[in-house]
Amino acid sequence: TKSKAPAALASSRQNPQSATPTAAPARRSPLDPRRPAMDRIHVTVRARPLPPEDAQSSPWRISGNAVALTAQPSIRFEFDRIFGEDCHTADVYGARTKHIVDSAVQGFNGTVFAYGQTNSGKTYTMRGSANEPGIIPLAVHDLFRTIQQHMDREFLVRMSYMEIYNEEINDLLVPEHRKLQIHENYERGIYVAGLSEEIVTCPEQVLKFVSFGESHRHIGETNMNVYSSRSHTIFRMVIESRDKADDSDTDSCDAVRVSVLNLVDLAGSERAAKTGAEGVRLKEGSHINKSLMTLGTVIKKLSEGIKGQG
Ligand SMILES: Nc1ncnc2c1ncn2[C@@H]1O[C@H](COP(=O)(O)OP(=O)(O)OP(=O)(O)O)[C@@H](O)[C@H]1O
Repeated sequence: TKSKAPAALASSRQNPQSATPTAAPARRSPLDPRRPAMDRIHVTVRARPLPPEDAQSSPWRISGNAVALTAQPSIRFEFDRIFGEDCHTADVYGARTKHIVDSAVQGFNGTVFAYGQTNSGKTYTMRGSANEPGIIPLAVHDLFRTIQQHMDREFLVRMSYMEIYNEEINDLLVPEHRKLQIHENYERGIYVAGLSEEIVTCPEQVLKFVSFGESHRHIGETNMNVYSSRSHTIFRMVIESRDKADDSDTDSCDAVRVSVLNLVDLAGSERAAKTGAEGVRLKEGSHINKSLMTLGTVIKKLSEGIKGQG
């Protein structure tokens, strides 16, 4: 059964933390086919450690799962979960992403976005470092571990890695594939024409491709972040599985499953005055802000759409 594309809510609201909205499996439960999309979207905030002088001047305070203005506590924003600055990426992964990876192996689409202002820790959370692996390496290892537990099925896993830079899509695995076009057809739905896909069989192979792709991502220095991501990246794994017992005479509709796991590291929203952007950086910044606003609108519409149809 081919599953439907996922929906996610990315709030365009700015705050000092990096928000990681996650979309739960897109294939709707047959028991609850009209469950609203909003219920399947979770927004988790991860606070990053701030230098003492910034921490003191920050007007925001975390209280439980809400962020409030210290001077005006009635102005508060509630989230599904807030992780304090002492948390580890593994905690964030375990709480909100692990089940999405497990579901992807079972045939459900899932997406995780890292959304937040520049320098808030999105790339730190998604990619991580040698000391603290990010959501992407944790998910990749988990995915192959989970696959091994499904002895009754055989799997084919493919990956692709792309960036959206100044409204243009570039293939990070084949850097000469630039300015790719989005197409749509009946068989494939919406897809990026010419985007390369690699068949992968182990986490090490995937992470090698990811490192190669990262080295081609657009990064630039701004006043707020020495290594600021100037593009959105979409790391995508397509998981196809087939029931080993299926001899193709049986007419089981669940014999072949195809699902997609998207792990998205968005470029950070920014204020030109603060980032000191001019010239190329300013142009990038305005594309980034515009696209983040559009993303927010699209996800909001998608999440309301189900209600509208109900
Ligand atoms: N939880 C954390 N613990 C320690 N250091 C962190 C944490 N989060 C972020 N940092 C550090 O803060 C800096 C900015 O982080 P990062 O580059 O991930 O931000 P970003 O949100 O991806 O920014 P941009 O949108 O500009 O790309 C980096 O030096 C990173 O190592």
